[in-house]
Amino acid sequence: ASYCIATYRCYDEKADFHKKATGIAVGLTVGSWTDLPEARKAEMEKHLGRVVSVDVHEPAAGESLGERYADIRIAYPDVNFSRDIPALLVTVFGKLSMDGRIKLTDLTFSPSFLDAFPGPRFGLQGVRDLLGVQDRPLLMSIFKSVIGHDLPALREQFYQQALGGVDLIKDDEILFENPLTPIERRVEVCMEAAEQAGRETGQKLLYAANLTGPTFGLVEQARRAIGAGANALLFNVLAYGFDALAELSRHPDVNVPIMAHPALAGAFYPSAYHGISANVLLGKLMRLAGADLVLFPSPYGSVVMPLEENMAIKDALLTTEASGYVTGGRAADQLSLRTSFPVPSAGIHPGLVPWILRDFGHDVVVNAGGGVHGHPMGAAAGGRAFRQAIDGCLSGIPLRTYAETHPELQAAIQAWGIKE
Ligand SMILES: CCCC(=O)/C(O)=C/OP(=O)(O)O
Ligand SMILES: [Mg+2]
Repeated sequence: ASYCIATYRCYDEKADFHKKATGIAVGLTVGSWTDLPEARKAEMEKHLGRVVSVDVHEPAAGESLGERYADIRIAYPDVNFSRDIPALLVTVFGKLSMDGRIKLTDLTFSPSFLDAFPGPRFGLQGVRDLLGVQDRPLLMSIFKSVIGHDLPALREQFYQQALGGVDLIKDDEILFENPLTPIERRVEVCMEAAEQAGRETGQKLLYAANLTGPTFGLVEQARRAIGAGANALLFNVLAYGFDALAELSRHPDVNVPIMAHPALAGAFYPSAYHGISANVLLGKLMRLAGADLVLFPSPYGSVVMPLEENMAIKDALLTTEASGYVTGGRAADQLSLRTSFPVPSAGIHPGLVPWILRDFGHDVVVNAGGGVHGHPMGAAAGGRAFRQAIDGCLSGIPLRTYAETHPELQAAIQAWGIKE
């Protein structure tokens, strides 16, 4: 038999957590068990959820009873659900997500469930290969103030970002189809600007145009964007659902990297008592659904996510070890999925680059909107300041010292400082 495993953290002041675990395993699968006739049990056995483990945490002396919890792992038979993310999520955390203080903290996929997902089409290495950049973190900038701007204005904003030596430029996630800058026209003018800047910087550049509009029209919209020259797409996954991402990433006509934006994630991951952990929401499920790059709030920007959760997302996006629940002698194998680029974001400025490289290493995209456009010497200088910060870190020279011979970085440090 083959199972997917859900891990929950369940808070309750007095529950018998073992009984509760059995109630979940039976209630979310066969419904009832002990009162079934033996003959019926034999038929239903293959559909029965299993309690894998219950680790109870009794509050320490002086700690509130409200902090009494158990980590419960339940195995759900693959035979109960179809090979798609909605089916798995509704099975393991549909009704249960509304039943008290309980959070989904991990998901391990069976080999047969994983086999239904090609995962990222490009992944981290594919994005590097498209750009021809193998030996350093990538740098991305974000349009800022996009709504209400016409094509010439967007083109100029794009060109200035590109001159700064960024590897990728993304739309802001709040830019939707509009009469001033429809996606085909926006892509055309920005790709022209990319070429013009490329003649000066010598760099390739990916432009992630925001893929938006009605769900059933997304593939056609992607075809239009790619036909106009789009070489990457931004997608607000949580507003559409993981299955929309999975359908796009596996569609033969959507043959460009897809960048997952975390918009709405704050409705799921922050609470200790409810929702879905960030490593599942913005890690495993984004990668499984085929995101080539995944944005999430960094540990030190303007929208902060704890470092521990950042590291858990990074591990979920980059791990290639066979891991998880052994079913039928085979561990659930993450090896078949390409890795996805981690993109810690929001409020990032050059003074944070040493921390980003310390925590994420080189397989990271340094991503900034305000930290580029808000540079005292303009957006192109903003990009150059980040490139100088990255180069300084890679050379092992302290940023303040490196800035002495790099004016754009010096100006950025004067504007935003260096996180100590
Ligand atoms: C976590 C998403 C970050 C994002 O969408 C965005 O626009 C960031 O902009 P800055 O905070 O770098 O200005
Ligand atoms: Mg944004």
